[in-house]
Amino acid sequence: MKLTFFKYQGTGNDFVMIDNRDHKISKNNTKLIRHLCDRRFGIGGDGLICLENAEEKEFDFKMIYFNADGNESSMCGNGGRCLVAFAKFLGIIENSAKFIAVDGPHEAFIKNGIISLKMQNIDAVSKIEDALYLNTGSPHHVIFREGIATMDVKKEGADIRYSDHYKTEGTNVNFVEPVTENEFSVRTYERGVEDETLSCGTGVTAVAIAAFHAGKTSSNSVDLLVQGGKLNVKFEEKNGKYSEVWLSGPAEFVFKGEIVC
Ligand SMILES: N[C@@H](CCC[C@H](N)C(=O)O)C(=O)O
Repeated sequence: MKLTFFKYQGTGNDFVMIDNRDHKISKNNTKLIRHLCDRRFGIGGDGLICLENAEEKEFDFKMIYFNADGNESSMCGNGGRCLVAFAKFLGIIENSAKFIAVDGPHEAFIKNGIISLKMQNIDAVSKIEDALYLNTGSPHHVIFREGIATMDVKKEGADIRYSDHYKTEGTNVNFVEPVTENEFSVRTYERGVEDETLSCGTGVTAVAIAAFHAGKTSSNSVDLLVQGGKLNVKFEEKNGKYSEVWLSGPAEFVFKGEIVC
């Protein structure tokens, strides 16, 4: 089969996008999805996203997200923002969207080239030894430490991801260092890519909330400096619960192509 694909990236977190409204790709075809994400034998990407029609009329489309290992996974924040840009390109939406993903409904809007995505509420942040753990649509372990620029994220991230504590489901791991009162540097090891990625949307969302929760910032608008650029997270907090969580940043078309598979 000849498959038309689109490539998008959001602060360097890159995705193969498929308009799958005609169901040309089966979500059980792990081998094909892994092949398409392969940077040497395929197109290359941290993940693959299928845009499909939503069953419910209230949504503009449905997001199905796969990690580079070919398995369907939990929510991808940067992927969701890229999918909104793709839906605009396809003429499905103009500058705002309501879509359904694996973790529930999402709203999004586009303004001055920046795509903002509303994330799910976060009701719990737990402490695990010297780190914090929270689920922002995907599971995230957040550790504050010095010298993240020179650390081996792949090795240290994998040690935590495969530790006894997380071994069944795994986790994404974020290493964080404060830059100013409301600005943090972040490097993320992603489950399902099993390596460092240049940015992780659900990861920086977790970092912003963990930083507030731990008293490392008193601001509810936090900038996150990732390997591939800059993202912003805004939220409201009441009694340790977080709502109105918005992830914002660029999401760009890279190229379009055809692959025989
Ligand atoms: N890159 C993503 C996170 C994707 C999901 C993650 N790899 C997992 O399986 O938990 C993002 O931008 O949020």
